[in-house]
Amino acid sequence: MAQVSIIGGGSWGIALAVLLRKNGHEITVWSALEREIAMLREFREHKMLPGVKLPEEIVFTTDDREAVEGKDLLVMAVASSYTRETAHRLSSLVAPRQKILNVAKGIEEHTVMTLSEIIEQEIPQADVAVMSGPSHAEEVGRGIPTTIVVGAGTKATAEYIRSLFMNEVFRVYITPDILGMELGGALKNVVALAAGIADGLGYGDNTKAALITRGITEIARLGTAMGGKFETFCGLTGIGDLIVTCASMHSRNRRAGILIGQGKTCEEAMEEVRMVVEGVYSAKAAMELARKYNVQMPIIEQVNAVLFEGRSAAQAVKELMLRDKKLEVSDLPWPEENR
Ligand SMILES: NC(=O)c1ccc[n+]([C@@H]2O[C@H](COP(=O)([O-])OP(=O)(O)OC[C@H]3O[C@@H](n4cnc5c(N)ncnc54)[C@H](O)[C@@H]3O)[C@@H](O)[C@H]2O)c1
Ligand SMILES: O=P(O)(O)OC[C@H](O)CO
Repeated sequence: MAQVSIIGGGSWGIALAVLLRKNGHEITVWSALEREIAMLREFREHKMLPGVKLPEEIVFTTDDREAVEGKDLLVMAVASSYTRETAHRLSSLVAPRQKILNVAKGIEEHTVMTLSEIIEQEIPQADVAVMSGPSHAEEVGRGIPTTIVVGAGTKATAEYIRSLFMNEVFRVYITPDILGMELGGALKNVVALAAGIADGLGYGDNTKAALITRGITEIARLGTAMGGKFETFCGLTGIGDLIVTCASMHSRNRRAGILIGQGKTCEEAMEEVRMVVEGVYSAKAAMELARKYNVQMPIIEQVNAVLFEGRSAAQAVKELMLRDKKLEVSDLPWPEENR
């Protein structure tokens, strides 16, 4: 039995708290938001996970020391825009080589750093790992079979974290490719906005399949240029997570996209979804990275234009359809070129 703290009381942190408790671990949930902890304590349910009862043994706290000291694992589950501030706040309490598992998805806008890079910068003494994959909290909370990946700096850390989480409904793979995992997890949210926009415009399955397929091509192009492994983008944290986010009614990025496709502004859509829409924050960072690594990302570019430059969603789709004519796979030779 391990002592685990969940840092952040959102739907993902709470679904993981319930899973880990079922696996027999001692769980503390910490949040910087007093109101959030008070609600969880009082109702022992998260509003996004109706019917998922929070076991009595789970401890809820806003006390930093209680959350960090003596824990075998800290699970960072705050929205990505609070990752740095939260890591900074807790840093002095973290012991050398204490394990931290980041489960949020995003890229910091002004630094274009991944979330594990931010945590390592703020808490250099920690042993930082990440978890990502196609895994909506609403389904994990209900015990629906789910597969996920843990990436870590050493195999021993990855295996240890896997041993805490894995059970008959939660299958955990491990990988050393943390960067590929994090880029896949963050960038798929931007493509999911595009998929939602297409749904909001009333387009169909053909358009969705095109966005998913060309979307993962863009993600892998940037991801490999940055040092991620191509195979990672073909796996659960790449195409797997992109499929679930573009197709699921649980996806907040897709839901925000639908509202934008129907004519709402980005701010109105975020307000209506009422949960973190990570793709909006990662979109600018993705564009910045595309420029830095000289990689073409036309879908990401159009999403940015719709979100931040006032381009209409219909015009963005037209621009994608009529851009320069291309080969599907850029370096495949034609037979006549081999003669
Ligand atoms: N919900 C899912 O299904 C799911 C699945 C996999 C990964 N994720 C990722 O996990 C992360 C969290 O997702 P979520 O659904 O739990 O989000 P959420 O919006 O439900 O919760 C985010 C949490 O961040 C913290 N937070 C919010 N405002 C804060 C502030 N001002 N200061 C400090 N902390 C604050 C709170 O504890 C809040 O509950 C996101 O990056 C998301 O992409 C979510
Ligand atoms: O699918 P979304 O848009 O809710 O994003 C949350 C998680 O990344 C799902 O894996």
